[in-house]
Amino acid sequence: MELVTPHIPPQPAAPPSRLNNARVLKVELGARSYPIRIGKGLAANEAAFPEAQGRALRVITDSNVAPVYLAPLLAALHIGDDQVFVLPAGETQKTWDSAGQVLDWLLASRLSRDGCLIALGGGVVGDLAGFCAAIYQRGIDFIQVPTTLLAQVDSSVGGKTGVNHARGKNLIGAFHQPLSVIADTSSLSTLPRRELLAGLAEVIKYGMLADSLLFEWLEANLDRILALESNALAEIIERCCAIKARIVGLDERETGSGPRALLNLGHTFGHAIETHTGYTQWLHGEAVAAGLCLAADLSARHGWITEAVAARCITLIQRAGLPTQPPPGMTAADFRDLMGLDKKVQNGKLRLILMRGLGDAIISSDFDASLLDSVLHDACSAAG
Ligand SMILES: NC(=O)c1ccc[n+]([C@@H]2O[C@H](COP(=O)([O-])OP(=O)(O)OC[C@H]3O[C@@H](n4cnc5c(N)ncnc54)[C@H](O)[C@@H]3O)[C@@H](O)[C@H]2O)c1
Ligand SMILES: O=C(O)C(=O)C[C@@H](O)[C@H](O)[C@H](O)COP(=O)(O)O
Ligand SMILES: [Zn+2]
Repeated sequence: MELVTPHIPPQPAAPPSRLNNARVLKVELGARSYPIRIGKGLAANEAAFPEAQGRALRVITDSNVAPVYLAPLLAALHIGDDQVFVLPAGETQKTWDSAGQVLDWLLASRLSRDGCLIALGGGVVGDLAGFCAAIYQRGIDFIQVPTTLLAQVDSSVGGKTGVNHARGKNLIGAFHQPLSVIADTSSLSTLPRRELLAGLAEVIKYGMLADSLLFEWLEANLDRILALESNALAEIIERCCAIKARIVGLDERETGSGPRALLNLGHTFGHAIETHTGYTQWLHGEAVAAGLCLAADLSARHGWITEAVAARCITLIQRAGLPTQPPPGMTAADFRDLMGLDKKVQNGKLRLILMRGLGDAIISSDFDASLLDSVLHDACSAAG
C-alpha cells in the first residue's frame, strides 16, 4: 500500500490581528500574501478595501446578489453601476462562454492592466471572475467579496479559479491569488437554506480532513449553525479559513505530494456527480457531501478508519440535511468514467483523498480498486 502523507505543521502561535470589528487572517505566500478580513458589514465599509483605493475597478456579480448587496458595495468603493457586469445566477454560468462575455465587456470598458476586478457573490462568481482576472491582458488584480457560506469558508481563499466543461468540473482554469478576501458575515442572513447547507458540507470536510476538534465542535454545535447564530457562523468561517490559509501557504499549486490535494476530500466523487447531472440538479456542496460519505466508506473498508468513525462522518452529514448517497440512476461505471478525468490522475492512475483517522486525510494512489468498485456499486444500488 503506497500512501503519500503530506505533513501539515501545526498552526502558527501568533494570534490573527483585528481591523476594527473585523477578524483578519493572512495567507502567507511571500510577495503574494494577502489578508482575509471577516466581519459584519465589511462589504459596505470603505475601510475594508484599502487594496482597491485609487484603482480603476470593475465589479462582477450575479442576478441574485446584485439587488441586495451591489449598491452598498458601489457606495463603499465610490463607483457607479456602469462598472458592473451581472451574470445570471447559478452553476450553469461557470463556463468558457460566460468568461468570454466578461472578457469582451472588460475590453469594451477599456480596463487597463493596472485595473482591479471585484468578485461579489458565491463561488461561481468568485471562480469565474478570478479566472477572467487571471487571463485578462495576461493577468490583473482581483478582490474576493464572498457572499455565501461556501465561498466564505472555502472558494474565496486559495486562488483556484476556473470554469466547468461538459466533460468535467473545473477542467479549465488557473491559479491566481486575490489581493484580499472580504467576508461580510451579515450577507449570510439572506442565503437560501439549501445554499447554507451546501456550504456546511465543505465545513464538515475540513473537520474530516484536518481538524478532529472542529469535527467534534460541529457535532456539538450543529443546531447553532442551522439557527444562523452569528457567533457560531463566525467561528466556523474563521476556523475553516485558518485551515485553508495554512494549507495553501504550504502548497499553493497543489503539487504532487503536497497537502493541498487533501482539500479535495470527497471531491473526486462529488465532481463526477455534478458532471453527470449536468451542473443543474446538485449543488457543489451537496455533491461533495455524498462524496465525503463515499470516501469515508472506502477508507473504512480498507481498515484505515474504523466503521465507527465512518458512521460519525455520515451521521453528521445526514444531520446537516445533506445527501449521503449518489443520485438515483447513476452507476458505478458512470463514476469510473468521469473520475478518469479528475485532475489528480497521474500517469493514467487515479489518486483519491481518503482518511486514516478523524481529521487525518491521505493521498492514496494505491487504494484497492475492487474495494472502490464495491463501495460505488453498493452506494449506487442503495440510491436506486
Ligand atoms: N475555488 C475554490 O477553491 C472553490 C472551493 C469550493 C467551491 N468552489 C466552487 O464554488 C462554486 C459553488 O459556490 P456557491 O456554493 O457559493 O454557489 P453560487 O455562487 O452559485 O451561489 C449560490 C446561490 O446563492 C446565491 N447567493 C449568493 N450569495 C447570496 C446571499 N448572500 N444571499 C442570497 N443569495 C445568495 C447565488 O446567486 C446563487 O444562486 C462551485 O462552482 C464550486 O466548484 C470553488
Ligand atoms: O482549494 C482547493 O484546493 C480545493 O480543493 C477546495 C475545493 O473545495 C474546491 O471545490 C476546488 O475548486 C476543487 O478544486 P479542483 O482542483 O478539484 O477542481
Ligand atoms: Zn469544494
